[in-house]
Amino acid sequence: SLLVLCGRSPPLRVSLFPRVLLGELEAHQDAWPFLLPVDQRSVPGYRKVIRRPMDLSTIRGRVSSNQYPDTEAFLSDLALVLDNCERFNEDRSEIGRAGLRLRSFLERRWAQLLQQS
Ligand SMILES: CO[C@H](O)CCc1ccc(O)cc1
Repeated sequence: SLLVLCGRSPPLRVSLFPRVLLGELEAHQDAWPFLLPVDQRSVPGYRKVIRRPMDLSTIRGRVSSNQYPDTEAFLSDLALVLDNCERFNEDRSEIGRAGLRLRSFLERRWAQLLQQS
C-alpha cells in the first residue's frame, strides 16, 4: 500500500549507530562498573532498591540478537544502566562519578553521531 511505500527504514549507517556507540561505551575507561550484571547476592540491598537491573553485556546480547524494535528501546536500556547507578551510588563515590562521566560521554557522542545522519 501507499503507507508501506512511505515507510522509511533508516539508512544503513544510521542503523549501525547503536553498535558504534555501544562499542565505544564498552571500551570506555569509566565503563568498568557497568560491563556485567551486578552480583545481587554480594551487594546488600541491590535487589530491593534496583527493580530493573541492566548492564552493557545484557544490552550487547539484545543488540546482537536484534531484540530492540527501535533505537529508542536501545537508548532506554542505556539510560537505565546509568539511572540505576545514580540511584544506588553517591555522586561523589568512585562508581557514582564513573556513571556521571559515562553518561556525559554517551550524551555528547550520540549527539555527534546524529549530526552525521
Ligand atoms: C553499577 O554498580 C552498582 O551500582 C553496584 C555498586 C556497588 C557494588 C558494591 C559495593 O560495595 C558498592 C557499590
